[in-house]
Amino acid sequence: MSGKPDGCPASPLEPRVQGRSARIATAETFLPFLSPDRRRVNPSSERAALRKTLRQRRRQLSPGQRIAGAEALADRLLALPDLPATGYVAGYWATDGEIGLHAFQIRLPAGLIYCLPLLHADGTLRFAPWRPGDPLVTNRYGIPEPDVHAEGALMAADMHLLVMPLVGFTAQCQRLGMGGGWYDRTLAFRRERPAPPLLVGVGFDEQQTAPIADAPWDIHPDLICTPTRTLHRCPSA
Ligand SMILES: Nc1nc2c(c(=O)[nH]1)N(C=O)[C@@H](CNc1ccc(C(=O)N[C@@H](CCC(=O)O)C(=O)O)cc1)CN2
Ligand SMILES: Nc1ncnc2c1ncn2[C@@H]1O[C@H](COP(=O)(O)OP(=O)(O)OP(=O)(O)O)[C@@H](O)[C@H]1O
Repeated sequence: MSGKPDGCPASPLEPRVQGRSARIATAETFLPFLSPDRRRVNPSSERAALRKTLRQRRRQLSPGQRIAGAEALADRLLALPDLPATGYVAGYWATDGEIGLHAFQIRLPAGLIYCLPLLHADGTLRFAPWRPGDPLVTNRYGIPEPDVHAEGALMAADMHLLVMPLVGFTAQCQRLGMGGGWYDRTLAFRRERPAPPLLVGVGFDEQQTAPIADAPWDIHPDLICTPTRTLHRCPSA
């Protein structure tokens, strides 16, 4: 892959093990060893505080920054050397000030089919093709999703490229999401397997934060794209 940092594999499509050396021990690290009752107590108060700050910062961006940001992000995503020529691309319906994917969706090459996530009762995401005008329903979080049954929908493993929303990201390609664990549960299989799907976290530059303690379940995107930068996950970082 062009522009890769030294020591990184040539492409995220090559087999590799996700790097973990930057992990810092916190209450989250010991979560699996706590009794089920203790586990219900949310030990991630630091993450919750960080999410609040970053979500507020994201909501404060101006309409001009949002329009320009979505266009620049589309340019960057469409120029990825690993952008597949055909297959399914998972996006999302932007909410709460997330960077928009509309410019990306309308400029997708003809061989790529844009999909939106659906919440499945088993706690993981499914995906369904969606084009402007197709029916939508709102899920439990008030986010629009295609009006199809999650049961018969596509799996994450069927996606060739999976664009992930984020609340925050770090230079090490760590991703902080909304806190529901939806993407981590859905993509747990990527711990054992290389791309596809190629995982690309996207956000505004303003969503970058200092390195965070990894939780054992965190799945790192292969890349992070912002309007101005493409960061590559280095497994040894
Ligand atoms: N646009 C978008 N779609 C997405 C996600 C996302 O982050 N962004 N998800 C990423 O995983 C999944 C939904 N995950 C979510 C997890 C938590 C909350 C949440 O806490 N929302 C409310 C409070 C809870 C509520 O209303 O019940 C909030 O905004 O504070 C929202 C979505 C699937 N679809
Ligand atoms: N692979 C998994 N198996 C079981 N539970 C998980 C898994 N991944 C995440 N979780 C649960 O999800 C919760 C939220 O995880 P986390 O704070 O990392 O969410 P997030 O990545 O910010 O959210 P999202 O992916 O929905 O945007 C965790 O407290 C954990 O209990």
